[in-house]
Amino acid sequence: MLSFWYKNFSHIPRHHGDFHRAKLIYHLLLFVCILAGVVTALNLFLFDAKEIAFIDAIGLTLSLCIYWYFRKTGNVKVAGWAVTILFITIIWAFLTVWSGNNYGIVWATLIPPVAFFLLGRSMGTLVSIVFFSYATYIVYGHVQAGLTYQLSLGGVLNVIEVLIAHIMLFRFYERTRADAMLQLQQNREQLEIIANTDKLTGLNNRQRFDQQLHKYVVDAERKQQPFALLLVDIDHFKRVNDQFGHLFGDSVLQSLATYLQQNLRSEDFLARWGGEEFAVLMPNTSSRQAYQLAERLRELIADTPICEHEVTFSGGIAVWRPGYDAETLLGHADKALYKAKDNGRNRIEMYT
Ligand SMILES: Nc1nc2c(ncn2[C@@H]2O[C@H](COP(=O)(O)OP(=O)(O)OP(=O)(O)O)[C@@H](O)[C@H]2O)c(=O)[nH]1
Repeated sequence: MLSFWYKNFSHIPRHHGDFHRAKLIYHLLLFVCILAGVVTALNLFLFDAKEIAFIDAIGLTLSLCIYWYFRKTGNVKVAGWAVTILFITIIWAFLTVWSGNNYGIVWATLIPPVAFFLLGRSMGTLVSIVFFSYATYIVYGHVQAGLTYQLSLGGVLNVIEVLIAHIMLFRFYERTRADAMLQLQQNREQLEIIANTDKLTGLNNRQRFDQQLHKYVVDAERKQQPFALLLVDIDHFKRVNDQFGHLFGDSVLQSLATYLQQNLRSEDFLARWGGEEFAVLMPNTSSRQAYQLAERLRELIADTPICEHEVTFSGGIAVWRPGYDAETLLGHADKALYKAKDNGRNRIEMYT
């Protein structure tokens, strides 16, 4: 039963600021539905109070409507407001309908935590202050009307003071929570960038490339739209290192990465595959187009001095066909690359 109630809850990731808001919305709606269901039944069958049972049934129906809306849309903002208003209405009913039973004011202390948590700092403050002023006004009305108090007037005033303290404290609490969430989010984004970026060239790294390749394969399978993979390997790079040192080799890798990035189409995905090898994913590209693009790149690099030296590369191309997985495609591109090396380097080969 409970797993059914919380079904479709997983649409918000756990680290997201709205995760626990959504959870509270589900919890509160479950609580209100059970409460409203029980009091409806009691008033109808035990106390024979049909009019009150009718009001309870309206509360139950509203809660279920909010629940279905939230389950369908996942809109935390609208559902948060709806639940807060519903919650306030119930406490307001406690305070007004049973005038004289003024212990209902104790429940009003729950308004600030719920409003701050569901609506944030500004709206939480506004809603709490409006409700608090209204509650004070009701109590004042009770005093004027000379109603008998079950809770002493001193007790009521104490609760109202606690409400004011709650509003101030929850403002700090919500601020702390929002700041911590923001910091966490920024740290996560930074970590994600570090985890997916090659330190030397600033390009996407192998891990990111693998993820992207799998995504391309899934998309291609779904849309039946081919894409091409080009593997680029610098020729005789060991000689560059041996002759000029590794630091110079690093500069060559950085410059080449920049050239490649600048001369690819915006939709192409470039990554450093490892060592002196780069990989390019070309979406929605036929073998002919991929070959032309790779040839243009090869000629450009061969004709442009990189760090004042002539640098050439060899390239292997494979094009996705239905049924290919990532490993198959990589294997094909690698074979084509070996062929380019075997056939004399500074050339592009297609896997056939
Ligand atoms: N400077 C530098 N060198 C690297 C880096 N990663 C790999 N290498 C070097 O790249 C060279 C690769 O050498 P090989 O695999 O023999 O290939 P190659 O000399 O390019 O020869 P072919 O690929 O057959 O044309 C090695 O000397 C590695 O040390 C790096 O991050 N920086």
